[in-house]
Amino acid sequence: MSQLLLKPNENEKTQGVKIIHEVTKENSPLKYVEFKIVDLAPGAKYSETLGKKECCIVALTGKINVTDKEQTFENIGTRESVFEKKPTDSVYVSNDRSFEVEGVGQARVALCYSPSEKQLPTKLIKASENGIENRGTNNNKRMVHNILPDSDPSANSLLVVEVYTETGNWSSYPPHKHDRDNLPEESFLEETYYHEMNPQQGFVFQRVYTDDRSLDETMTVQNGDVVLVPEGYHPVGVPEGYTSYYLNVMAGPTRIWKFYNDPDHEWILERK
Ligand SMILES: O=C(O)C[C@@H](O)[C@H](O)C(=O)CO
Repeated sequence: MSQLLLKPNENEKTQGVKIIHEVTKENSPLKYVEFKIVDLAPGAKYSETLGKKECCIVALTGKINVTDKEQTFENIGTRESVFEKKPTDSVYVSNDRSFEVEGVGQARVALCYSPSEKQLPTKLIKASENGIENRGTNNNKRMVHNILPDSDPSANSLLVVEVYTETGNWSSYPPHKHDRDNLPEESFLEETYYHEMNPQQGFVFQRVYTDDRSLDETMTVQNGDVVLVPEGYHPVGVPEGYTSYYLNVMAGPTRIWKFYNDPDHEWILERK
């Protein structure tokens, strides 16, 4: 199996706290992005001390309480399934702080990390503050919830978005990449994809490839999988009958999302 495709686990860390994914600098090819998916039973608590990292806590499903020991946000989260297609609440916590997340009911949270030195205020990113964007035409239609876009200065490095791709459509398409630290033409950003499908037995295809094809992997991605994009183009294709959801985390040396389209496929954007 590809080293870029990670399957969900059910590691019970403490009672009621399951670590479904844990992507770190140590166990992955990524240097800027770390990522966890944590399931919390009602009343179960997960806590962490961040050190020189910032973290965006996304209430993927269910309701949670989040505290950084100074501020507490109670009963946040807006949906039982990501496929309700409404934005959710998130909390940004800066470096050198700690946080605790508690499940109000059963909940799934995404913890999105990147290196950070300059401390910023903890911030509740309300669902109602997510910018919603409809992108693309023809079979390239997708809807984006901007949780932490580069236009929002609340974070030092982190970029976080949710993307819905309808049945039979493509996203992250035409294929684009952001793996050269060469602004203003292109930024260097690593990326993770946390995928879900509706209905759950569905699958999508994701290809990750570089211009010289030293990296060229096409993966069959299933519900709950994570795909790592250390470099390269990274399009997603969704088969007929299924809807795709993914959560993207991006980070790199400069907090700007400036991508470069694969010149072979850029013509797709010119169609009416
Ligand atoms: O617009 C899309 O299809 C989503 C992608 O841009 C996705 O967020 C990504 O690939 C970011 O680089």
